[in-house]
Amino acid sequence: MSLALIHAKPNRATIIVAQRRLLSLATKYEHPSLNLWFNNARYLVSASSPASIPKLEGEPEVVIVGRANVGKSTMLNLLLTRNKLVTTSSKPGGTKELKFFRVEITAGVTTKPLVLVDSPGYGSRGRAHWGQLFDQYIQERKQLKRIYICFNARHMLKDTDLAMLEHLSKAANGRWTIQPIFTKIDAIPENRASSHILQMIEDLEKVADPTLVHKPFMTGMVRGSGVLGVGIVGLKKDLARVAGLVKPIEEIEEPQTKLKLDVLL
Ligand SMILES: Nc1nc2c(ncn2[C@@H]2O[C@H](COP(=O)(O)OP(=O)(O)OP(=O)(O)O)[C@@H](O)[C@H]2O)c(=O)[nH]1
Ligand SMILES: [Mg+2]
Repeated sequence: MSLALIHAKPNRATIIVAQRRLLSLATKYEHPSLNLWFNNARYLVSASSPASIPKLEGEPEVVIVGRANVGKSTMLNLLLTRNKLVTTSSKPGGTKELKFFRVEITAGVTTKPLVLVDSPGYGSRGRAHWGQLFDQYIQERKQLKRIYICFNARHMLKDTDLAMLEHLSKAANGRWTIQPIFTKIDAIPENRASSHILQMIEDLEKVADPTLVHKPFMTGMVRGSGVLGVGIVGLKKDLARVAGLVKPIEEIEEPQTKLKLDVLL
């Protein structure tokens, strides 16, 4: 047997163990048998200034926010079931405008539309000048139902994350709820994954109003495959609820409005 093969074996085993761990972390959120389809995803329009924010009234809307490079645009492609509809970048600052997308969600025999909005990343490596655009957007957006705020699980919660969470909570005024997402859970060193995520949840609980901020979702790539897939089904279910598809998925537990530390227990 060649040296290369001897070395290949343990690497592959390590990858498989990591994948199993990751998938088991995600199973609490995933119902693979769910009858849920995301169809006809399309790009609508972008806004780079408050004046260019499109009205798009009449259809429910969600926005994805988070620090630069946290994985917002990558996640949107997964949610829209399209590979390259949303532009992603390995460098922070990839998304430069608010970008509006529309998808039709079918559960059973019912189909409902949902508008999903990608946003430029904030934080030290994000777009400094986008705050005014975003604030204008959330202030006036009657159809905005839920804000998905992404936190990079590799980096824990930063001050900028907590400041954004506080800002969104204060501005909500009953108009939207907030859904945290811990992204890149595959990038946490494996031997510290549980304690690391529990710490993030504790940090979140200290500042989050439990009537407004839901229990966090987690997403990540399946290690070694380069495929982002973990946690996406849970998020799709959540989007279906926001779109108003309650009946066909009523057997699935309602989103928890109370943060809990039982994610990994
Ligand atoms: N390891 C890992 N990498 C990821 C994951 N999701 C996205 N990435 C990578 O992270 C980088 C940034 O992804 P984007 O989706 O462009 O991030 P973004 O939040 O939209 O970034 P900005 O638009 O700059 O704010 C890309 O290289 C992605 O391939 C994940 O779950 N795990
Ligand atoms: Mg982006």
